[in-house]
Amino acid sequence: MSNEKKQWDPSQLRKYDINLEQISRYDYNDPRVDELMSQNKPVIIENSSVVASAKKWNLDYLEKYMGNGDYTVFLSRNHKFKYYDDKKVAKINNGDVGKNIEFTQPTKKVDMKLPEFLKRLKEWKRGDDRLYLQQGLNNTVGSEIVRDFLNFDWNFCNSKQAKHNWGPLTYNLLLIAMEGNVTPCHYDEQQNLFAQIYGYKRCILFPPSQFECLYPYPVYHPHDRQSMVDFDRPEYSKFPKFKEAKGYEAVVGPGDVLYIPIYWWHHIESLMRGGHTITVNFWYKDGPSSSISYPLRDYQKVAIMRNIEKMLQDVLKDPREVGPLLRTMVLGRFT
Ligand SMILES: CCC[C@@H](CC(=O)O)C(=O)C(=O)O
Ligand SMILES: [Zn+2]
Repeated sequence: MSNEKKQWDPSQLRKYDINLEQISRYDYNDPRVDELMSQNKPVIIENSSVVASAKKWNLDYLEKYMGNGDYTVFLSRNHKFKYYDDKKVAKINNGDVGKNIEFTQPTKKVDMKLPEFLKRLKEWKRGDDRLYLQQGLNNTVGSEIVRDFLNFDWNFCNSKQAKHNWGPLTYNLLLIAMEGNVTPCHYDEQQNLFAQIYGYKRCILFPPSQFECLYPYPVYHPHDRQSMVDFDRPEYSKFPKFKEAKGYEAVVGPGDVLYIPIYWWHHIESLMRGGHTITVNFWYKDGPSSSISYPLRDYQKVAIMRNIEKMLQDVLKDPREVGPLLRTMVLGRFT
C-alpha cells in the first residue's frame, strides 16, 4: 500500500474459509486491461473517469437532486440480500411448477421516496430491518443527476462495449447500501462494469468453470443463478465441492471500476463499520458470437446446462423428475 492512509482494515471484511487470490488492478489505459477483458477475466480499472462526475454524490446531494420518484428498496432481517425472481415466484404460487413447492422470500421489496430511505438509513439501530436501495437510473431523477449521468465517461464504456463485442447497455443500477450489507454469491447473464462511487466494497469472484463447486439453485427456482451455499455457514455435507472453490477477491473504492465478466460468480459486501456505499453498475447484454470455436468456453457450457434444464423442466413439469432423469441418463454411461 502506498504511504497514503489505508482506507480500510482487514477486520472490516467478513471471514470466509475460501481459497482466494487478488484480482489484478491496472490503470485505465494500461493494455493489460483489454488483454484480461478479452479473455473474459475480471480486472480492476483504476483512475478512469467513468463515474468521475458522480464524485460529489454524497447523501445530501442525492437527497437534494434525486427528485421525488419512488425507489426500489429491499428490506432484510439480516445482512444478506439474496435476489429472487418475482416471475418465478408467481409460477410457483399458481402451481405452474409441480405441486406444493414452497418458497419464502428472504427480503421484502418496497417502494420508498429517497428522503424516507435516507432517514431510515441514518436512524437505523440494531434489530431494525437492514435496507438496500437498488434502482435503475431513469428519467425520474432531477436534472443535476441527469447532467452527472450524461457526464459519465461514455467514450470509455462505449469503447469497451465495441472492443469486446458486447451487446447493448441494458441498465445502470444505482446501489446505496448500508455498511455490512451482502449480496450473496450469484452470476448474471450480462457483462458488468461495476463502478464504485462512495465507500468500499469487497468483491469475491469465481469463474464459470467453478459451477460444480457453487451449486446454483435449479433454473426454475426464484433463486435461479444464486449459489445454494451459505458462505457464513457452508454445509459441506450437502455441498462438498465448495471446499475446492478457488476464487479471486478485491476491495473496490471510490473511482475503481471492476469488470465482472458475464457468467462469473460474485459475492459483494459493503465493508463492516465502513459507512454506507454508493455504486453504479453498467450491465450489457452479451454480443452475438461471431463463430463457435472448440473446445467451448466454460460460460458457454453453463448456458448449455441452463437450456437443458429449461427444456427438461418444460416437458417434465414436476422439477422433482428432472434430477432422476438426468441421473438415469448419465450414471454408468458417461464415465
Ligand atoms: C443488485 C445487485 C448489485 C450488485 C451486487 C452489490 O453491489 O451488492 C451485483 O450483483 C451486480 O452489479 O451484478
Ligand atoms: Zn450481480
